[in-house]
Amino acid sequence: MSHTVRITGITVTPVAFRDPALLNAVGVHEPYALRAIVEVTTDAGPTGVGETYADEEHLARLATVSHALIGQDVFALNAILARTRAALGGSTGDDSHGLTGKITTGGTVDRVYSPFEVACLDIQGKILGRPVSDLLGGAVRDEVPFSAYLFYKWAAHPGHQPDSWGEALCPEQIVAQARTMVDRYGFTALKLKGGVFPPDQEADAIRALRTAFPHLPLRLDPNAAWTPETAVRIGAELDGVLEYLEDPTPGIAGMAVVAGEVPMPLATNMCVVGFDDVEDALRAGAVGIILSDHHYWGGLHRSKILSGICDTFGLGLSMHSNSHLGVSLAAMVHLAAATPNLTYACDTHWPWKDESEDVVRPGVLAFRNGSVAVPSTPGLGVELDHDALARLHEQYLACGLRNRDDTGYMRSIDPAYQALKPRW
Ligand SMILES: O=C([O-])C(=O)C[C@H](O)[C@@H](O)C(=O)[O-]
Ligand SMILES: [Mg+2]
Repeated sequence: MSHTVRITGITVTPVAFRDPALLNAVGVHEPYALRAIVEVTTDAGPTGVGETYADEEHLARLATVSHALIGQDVFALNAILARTRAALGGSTGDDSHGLTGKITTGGTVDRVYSPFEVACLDIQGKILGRPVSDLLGGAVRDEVPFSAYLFYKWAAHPGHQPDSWGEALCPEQIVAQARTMVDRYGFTALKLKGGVFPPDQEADAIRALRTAFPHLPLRLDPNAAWTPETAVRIGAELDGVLEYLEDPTPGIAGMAVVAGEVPMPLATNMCVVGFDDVEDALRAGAVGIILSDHHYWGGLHRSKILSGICDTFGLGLSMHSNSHLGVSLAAMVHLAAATPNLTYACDTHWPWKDESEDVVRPGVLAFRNGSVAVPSTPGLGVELDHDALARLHEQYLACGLRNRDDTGYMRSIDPAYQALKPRW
């Protein structure tokens, strides 16, 4: 006789953690990154945790859905997804965050559902005494490789103290940043966030990385800042240098033009960001690799549906990241471990976070040789530190930021700045 495990309460806590002045195609990261921590309690005792965006409208949607999920069985994920969809209704709005393309109604449901699904899987694992990777089909690797995520950056936010990373505005400084990342974390792949400087300068930085790290796979992500013509030209120049070129140009049609002309595969986390986009991208031959991200693909099980689609249609699969804390990292590691065709090193913004700022207790998620060992304890394997959660929530209240706005922040520093897509 099986017993239901009912949700008795859900708490959503927005938090803020310090973030360096990282430059991208639409501006610069603000001094704090925002996240929301979702805690789910049950009548059986075990609790679960999820992590997601904390933009204001997203928080409002999380609150709406939290009420609708009280009383649900944590093993009834199909019912929880249906309830999420029903609670949000037809007019879900545009739940966008960061540089991840146009969001459809289905995409908004997937974003809001994700942290609840992860928290329920955490609880399921604790009840069954099994790690979350086992609930996803079982780990096929003991550790998950990540890529160094290199950013052009200022030495400091205007008016703030410099951070420990220093300035990175030219190829030599990008190589130095990569060296620090590789020395500290052991990363075995390098990704440069581009779309910041004219494309030839960014191609020079990639060539400098190739010289300094002859054996590491390299990726460049201009976040749709280039025209198809520019992308074709730079793509041809970087033949044999890049493992993949990520979102060089906006939209499926533009990506298809570039894909037909450049020698390396194109990857995306901008023109295929939900199940609605897959068919058009496949028919157009626009991408060779999709970057999954459980935060907007609807949690861990739905990310595995994406992996099945990629497997079926011969597409590669990698993993995208935004600024995140330890709950997200744990979920990413379990998912990647249980996804056989996720063969590229995953993205993570982890090194950009101050080590002293997290909501999970330290020790479990350590990087060794660029990889994180898959937790083998029940659930996600991470434990919330409620004092740290309270501190980062206070920081959220005090910092005054309520939405991610890289462009608005850049304009507050340079009023003439415009986020052009494409720019070059
Ligand atoms: O791969 C990507 O496109 C990203 O990671 C998007 C993010 O918004 C990144 O550009 C950032 O944090 O500035
Ligand atoms: Mg990208």
